[in-house]
Amino acid sequence: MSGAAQNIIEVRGLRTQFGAQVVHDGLDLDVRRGEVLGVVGGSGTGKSVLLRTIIGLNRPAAGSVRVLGVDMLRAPRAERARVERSWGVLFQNGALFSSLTVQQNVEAPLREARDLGLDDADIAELARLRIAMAGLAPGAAAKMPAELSGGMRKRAGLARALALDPQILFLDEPTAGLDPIGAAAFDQLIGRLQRALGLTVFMVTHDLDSLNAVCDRIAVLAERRVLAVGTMEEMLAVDHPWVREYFHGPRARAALRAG
Ligand SMILES: Nc1ncnc2c1ncn2[C@@H]1O[C@H](COP(=O)(O)OP(=O)(O)OP(=O)(O)O)[C@@H](O)[C@H]1O
Repeated sequence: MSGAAQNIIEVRGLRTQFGAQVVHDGLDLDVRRGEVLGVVGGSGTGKSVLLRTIIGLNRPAAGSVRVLGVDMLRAPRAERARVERSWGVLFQNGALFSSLTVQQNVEAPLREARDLGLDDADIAELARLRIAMAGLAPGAAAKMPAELSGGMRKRAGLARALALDPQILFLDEPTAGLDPIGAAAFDQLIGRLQRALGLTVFMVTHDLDSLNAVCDRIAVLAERRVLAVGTMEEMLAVDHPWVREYFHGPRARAALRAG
């Protein structure tokens, strides 16, 4: 396979700015098909903005974003829509519709995809399957988001992200706000789903345990670009103050011992 075919996402020369604030400048990143890529960096380095830019929620000032070989900033609307169908997104707070049950939340993308020609029974059945895949008990389907714990809300958001059987899963801080046991269980779930479904996962995280448990490679954002990318072992050898502090600090040592 050529490099381009292996890369399910290719970001080149990305420049993102808000007014005078330049968040990314000359940022390049490849995400390989079938990998779990963890994106780390100090607060405000533009990890969430990078995710939002790749999925088309933020328009960059310059550069290109290719997903599944399609130039997402320049391709015709219909082609972009086809690619958008191939990913699912779990936002940090789960981003569930608060007035809908979990079942209805998971059904929403299936209903929107009218061209799939699914009837109500198919939609309900598929949603039930996704809810189970996300590790929720069947009883959770009838609950409102406000009735769920933080961990259950994440799982409901994950079930919705999986609704259309995506190739790529985008996760923004999936374990933020979970207790360590809940976070470890969520990491394991992501790992199991990734293997079972052959997903490519792009995960913004601060969580060293997650990086250690599920990520194949890690990309470090610093100085407005991807400063380093590689395995955990490779990150340990990077000679940059932030990278050294992050991967060799006391929290990192504890996480690595546990891994
Ligand atoms: N819509 C927006 N308008 C203006 N500025 C924005 C917007 N979105 C993000 N920013 C700014 O861009 C910078 C990067 O934000 P981003 O949320 O990507 O950081 P992050 O690396 O994910 O940080 P954290 O780890 O704290 O979540 C921040 O300074 C933020 O204030």
